[in-house]
Amino acid sequence: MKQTGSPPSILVDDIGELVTNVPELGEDRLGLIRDAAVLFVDGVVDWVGPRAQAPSGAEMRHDLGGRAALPGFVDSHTHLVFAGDRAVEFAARMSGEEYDAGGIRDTVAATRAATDGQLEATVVRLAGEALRAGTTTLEIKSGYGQTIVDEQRSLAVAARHARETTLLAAHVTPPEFAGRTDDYVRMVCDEMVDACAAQAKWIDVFCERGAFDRDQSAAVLSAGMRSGLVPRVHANQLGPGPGVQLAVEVGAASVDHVSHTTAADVEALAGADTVATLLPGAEFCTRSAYPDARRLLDAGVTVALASDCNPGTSYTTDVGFCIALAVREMRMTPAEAVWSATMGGAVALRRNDIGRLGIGCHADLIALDAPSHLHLAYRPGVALVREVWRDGRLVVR
Ligand SMILES: N=CN[C@@H](CCC(=O)O)C(=O)O
Ligand SMILES: [Zn+2]
Repeated sequence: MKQTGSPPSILVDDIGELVTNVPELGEDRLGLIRDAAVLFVDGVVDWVGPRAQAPSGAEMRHDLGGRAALPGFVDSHTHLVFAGDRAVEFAARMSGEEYDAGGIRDTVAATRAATDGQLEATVVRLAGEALRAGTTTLEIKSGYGQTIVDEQRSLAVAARHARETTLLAAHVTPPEFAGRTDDYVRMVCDEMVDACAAQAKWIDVFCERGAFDRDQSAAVLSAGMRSGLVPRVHANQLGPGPGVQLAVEVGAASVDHVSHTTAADVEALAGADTVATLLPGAEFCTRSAYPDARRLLDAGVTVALASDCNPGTSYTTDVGFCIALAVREMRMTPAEAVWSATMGGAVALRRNDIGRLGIGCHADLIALDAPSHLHLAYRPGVALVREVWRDGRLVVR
C-alpha cells in the first residue's frame, strides 16, 4: 500500500546493463542484468529483473534508452566540514615536498575561525558536488575543530547532511596541547566523546606516527565504544604501523588508507569483518605509492573505495575518478572497483539497505551516459553520471 507523501511508483525501464550487486539476480558478483528494469515503490526497490518480465501498474515509466545503471556510490570516508583550502600546500607537494599531515593544523585554525553558516555552506557545496557525481550516501567526519564546541558544531553540520557521522577528534594534537598528546587524549576520552556522542554514529582515530600511537588510539576507540559509537580507524597511510591490527582487534567496521601493509596486516584483515577502505585520491594528491589492492583482494579481504574528500590530501568528491584510479593504478578490475565503491562502502558502514538494488533496499540508482559500468574506468575524467535517483526520486538529471 502506497504511503502518503512518498514518491510515485516508477518503473525505470530499458536499462541496457544494470549492476544490482545481488549475485542471485544476474551475472557474477555484480549481479549484472542486461535489458533490465527496476520498479521503485515508496522510495525502495520493489522489483528488479529482465524488462520483458517487468510488472505493470507503475504510476510512471522512465526510459533509460539502453544506458547502463548501477547503485548510487556509497562514499564511506569524507571530511567535508572544514574552512579554507590548501592549494598552496598542494602546489608545494607537486614541486617535491612530502605530505606529513602538518597542514591539518592550518585547516583546524581556519575551521575554528569560521561561522556555522560558513561550515554549512561548504558542506552544502561539496555534498551537492558529490551527489551530481553519483554519490547517494555520504559519511562525514569531524576532526578539524578539536575543541568540544568546535567538534560539536562540526558534527551538527555533518548530521544535517548525512546519517553517517563520525567523531574524529583524535585527528592530530591541536596546538594548545602541543607536546602533550596524552593530555589531549585524556580530554577527548573523559570529556569530548561524551559531549559529542549524540551527534555521531562512529568513532575514528588517526593511528599513525606523528598522530596517535597504538595505546592512545586504543584509548580513544574504547571511550567511543563506551559511549555507544562504533569504531573505524585511519591507519597505515604514511608508513607501516599498528593501526590495521588494532582496528581488527577492536572489531572496527573499517580501517582506512591501508597504504602500507605487512603480511601480518593482510592476514589479520583476511580473517576479520573489518573492511579495508582504500582512498586512491589521497595517493594521487600526495603523489605517494598506492595501496597494494591486489594483495588484499587476493587474500580475500573486503575492500571499499572512497573519496577521502578533504582540503589537504584528496580534494575530490568524485568517486568515479577514484574508480578509474583504482583500476589504472591499483590493478583492481573495473568490476571490483565498482563493487568496492558501492557495496564495499555499504559493508564499511555496516549497512545492508544501500549499495545494492535488492528488494527493499533504498531506491538509489545512477544512470550513466554509457552502455556499461566498464566506462567508469575506460573513460577517466569524463562526467558520465547522467541521472541520480535517491530514495526513488530523480534528484539529478
Ligand atoms: N590522514 C588523515 N586525515 C586526512 C587528511 C587530512 C588533512 O591533511 O587535512 C586523510 O584521511 O587523508
Ligand atoms: Zn580521512
